[in-house]
Amino acid sequence: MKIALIGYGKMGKMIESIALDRNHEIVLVIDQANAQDLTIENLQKADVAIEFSTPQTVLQNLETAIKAKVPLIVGTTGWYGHLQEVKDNCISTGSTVMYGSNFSVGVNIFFQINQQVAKMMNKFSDQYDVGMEEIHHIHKLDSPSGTAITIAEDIIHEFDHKNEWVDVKSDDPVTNHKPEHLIIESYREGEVPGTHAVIYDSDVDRIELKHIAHGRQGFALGAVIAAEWLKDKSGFYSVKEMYDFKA
Ligand SMILES: NC(=O)C1=CN([C@@H]2O[C@H](COP(=O)(O)OP(=O)(O)OC[C@H]3O[C@@H](n4cnc5c(N)ncnc54)[C@H](OP(=O)(O)O)[C@@H]3O)[C@@H](O)[C@H]2O)C=CC1
Ligand SMILES: O=C(O)C1=N[C@H](C(=O)O)C[C@H](O)C1
Repeated sequence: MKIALIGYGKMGKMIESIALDRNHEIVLVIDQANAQDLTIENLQKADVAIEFSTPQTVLQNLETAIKAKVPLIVGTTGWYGHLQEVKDNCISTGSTVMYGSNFSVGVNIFFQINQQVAKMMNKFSDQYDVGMEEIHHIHKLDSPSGTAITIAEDIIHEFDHKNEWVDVKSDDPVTNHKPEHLIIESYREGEVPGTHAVIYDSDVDRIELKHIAHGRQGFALGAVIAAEWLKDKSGFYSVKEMYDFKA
């Protein structure tokens, strides 16, 4: 499979290495320095494009890839306020896009567990409050993480007492906390690849669900597997549609 890499930072480089190991070919690499080379003509040399750039550049890159009609995997986070317009653009032009806040199999299992537990805990919401924590490296540009947003939205969908997530930076005091707010505490520490926790707390006990990434390999492998899955499809997909955990 011929792959175009859009964004050649920590993730782009790891995706390149995994893609080559799986006998794919990298036919285009776009970074800030050669961003002008992201043209429809260049993109059409690839079977699939994989985008891990920045929250500031992703929308422009998405638009170009949609015009080129090259199936696109989008791993970049921090743009989900524009999700519906990107989806409409993709569908109306007959293009192919898969987005995901996290491509690793472990986090996608965690997403499923989180939904099941939230459904169970909703029956005991008079006793338990729910909160979240996410920890990432100090270079991360967005907060809360895309993964934390996915987890929070899944909880809000199941847990009647929460209707909105609120990001709290670790160095800010938690103010104006309303009971219907799901607080996400975001920590930025050293080179942490990505840790997410959901905490249910009552007067008598505490239940914690936690996913700790040991590195970026799981995210990168998931993105390459997603590209293999998406190559011959058309439409707009979430990574959750690729992982099928039903027995
Ligand atoms: N969905 C998932 O599974 C995962 C998602 N992510 C997300 O992926 C994104 C990238 O993460 P990461 O690789 O760690 O970040 P990096 O900062 O290491 O890499 C981003 C790269 O994008 C480049 N860039 C800047 N402008 C453009 C442009 N116009 N077109 C193409 N590339 C450009 C940057 O170049 P320069 O350095 O020159 O500015 C940099 O090399 C983040 O949003 C992160 O949250 C991360 C891990 C997993
Ligand atoms: O920026 C990162 O590093 C990561 N970003 C993604 C996110 O925002 O959820 C996925 C992973 O947590 C690493």
